[in-house]
Amino acid sequence: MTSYEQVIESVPKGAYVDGAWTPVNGDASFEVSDPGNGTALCRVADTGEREWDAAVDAASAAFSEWKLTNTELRADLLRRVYDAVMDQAEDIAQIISAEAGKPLTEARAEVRYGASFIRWYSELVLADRGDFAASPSGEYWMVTKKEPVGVALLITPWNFPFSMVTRKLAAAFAAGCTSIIKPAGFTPLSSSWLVKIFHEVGVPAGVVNLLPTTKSAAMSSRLLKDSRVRKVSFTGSTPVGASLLKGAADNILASSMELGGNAPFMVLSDADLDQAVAGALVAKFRNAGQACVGANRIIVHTAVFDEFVEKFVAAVQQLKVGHALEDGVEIGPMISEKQRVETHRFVERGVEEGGRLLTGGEPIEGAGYFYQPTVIVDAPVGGHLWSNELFGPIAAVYRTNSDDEMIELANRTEYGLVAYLYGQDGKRTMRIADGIESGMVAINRPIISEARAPFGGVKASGLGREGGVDGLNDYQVTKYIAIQR
Ligand SMILES: NC(=O)c1ccc[n+]([C@@H]2O[C@H](COP(=O)([O-])OP(=O)(O)OC[C@H]3O[C@@H](n4cnc5c(N)ncnc54)[C@H](O)[C@@H]3O)[C@@H](O)[C@H]2O)c1
Ligand SMILES: O=C[C@H](O)CS(=O)(=O)O
Repeated sequence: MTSYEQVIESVPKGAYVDGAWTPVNGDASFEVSDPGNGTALCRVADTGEREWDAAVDAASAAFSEWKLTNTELRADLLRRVYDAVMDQAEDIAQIISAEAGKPLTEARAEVRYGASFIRWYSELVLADRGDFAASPSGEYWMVTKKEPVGVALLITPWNFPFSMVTRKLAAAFAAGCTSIIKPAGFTPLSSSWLVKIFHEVGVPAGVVNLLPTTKSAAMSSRLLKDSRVRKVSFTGSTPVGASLLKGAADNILASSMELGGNAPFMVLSDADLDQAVAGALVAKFRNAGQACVGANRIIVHTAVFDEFVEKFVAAVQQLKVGHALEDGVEIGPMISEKQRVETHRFVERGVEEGGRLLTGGEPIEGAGYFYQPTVIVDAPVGGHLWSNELFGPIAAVYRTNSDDEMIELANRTEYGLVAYLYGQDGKRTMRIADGIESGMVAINRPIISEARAPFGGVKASGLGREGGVDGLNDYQVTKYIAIQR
């Protein structure tokens, strides 16, 4: 057996409820497969109402004690989880590559990134403080303290199947919440391995629960109606996020939404073009373009447009496409045949609307769901490619004539997650950064995600933040106590 088959074999395949793994019954299970070749990896428990209710029972019962634990205990347990994750990083990377198709080098990076949230919150929780002051009148003391919000439902996507879970779970755990994790059906194994580690370091039963299921809508609908659930934290598409917010409203649930993106990647006339091309390759083609922060619209100043496009196309044509575990592979598969068909449909629509294919533009025959890295120019501003989250290896490049027009174009979308800006003049780049409607702006960098920084969007890209101090506060409520002197 190859190493990842051995690792897959040792991943728990059941649900994890109240400190125990459930068995996997044949008829109540679903297949997990490798998108790099379409082969089945294993079958995983497909939970239903009985398990869902048991998980809420367990999380709710555990919360009454867990919320009273001291921050030193939570910090120590998180640090033990972090140390175990780093010790088992290669196994976890193999699992990510197997179930998500992500090239092993990127999967390793995801493990380090995901683990950094566990370490960050193990440190931050010890610094968490309230406030104390005399009232302005001097008649009483004003005390404020942070308390955990309660049982948290954590729903995560397939494209970063490990780090999107740790980004939520570590913060919820540090805050004193208990959690119910619902991973994406394509990629439940990374979460299972993480929960296995939480179990092995001795986290009390009910504090962390895991419910794989193919019945996501039914499950969230049921749990959002349960008054014992007090928080929903969702990472995924904007339409699903919107439907969850509607469900959360009935119970007035604290809600965090990490949703879709439509990032502009802006190249100014004074940009270092080699730096911009290298940045565009990463911002566009990381995870084969299946990233919320993916460069969805590459907007280039007319003064450097031809030179940028020539360099960029040449670099895209060098990208190595293949199975995640193949040496040197930079572009893995789409997560499914459906996703690949949607990707190709975007290319067809772009060309129908006047776009010009400079490279790629076709599915790749053979096993797995591979698509050629593609560059299109002359697609219309405001057209199909411009307006939709492409979520694939399609780079659409647009021309602009001025900085002011670049800001207007960048903001011409209902999304606002991240924006990328390449230019040498600091005053110019900061003026543009100030004008951009997004939660994050990257200047001369293609990746800015960092556990100590608040990650999140505005407009249709979401609510709340993950990482930084904001990420912990999103799992807390503030209590104000007035004490007569
Ligand atoms: N902002 C971020 O941090 C971030 C990060 C990663 C992915 N995303 C976004 O996620 C999307 C891709 O991920 P995806 O395809 O898994 O998204 P998705 O919305 O289809 O699914 C996300 C999760 O929600 C579950 N789900 C699906 N329908 C549901 C429903 N009706 N009720 C409850 N749960 C439901 C899925 O099983 C999965 O676990 C893209 O739009 C991407 O931009 C955003
Ligand atoms: O796509 C989802 C992730 O949030 C991207 S990143 O790993 O945080 O940059």
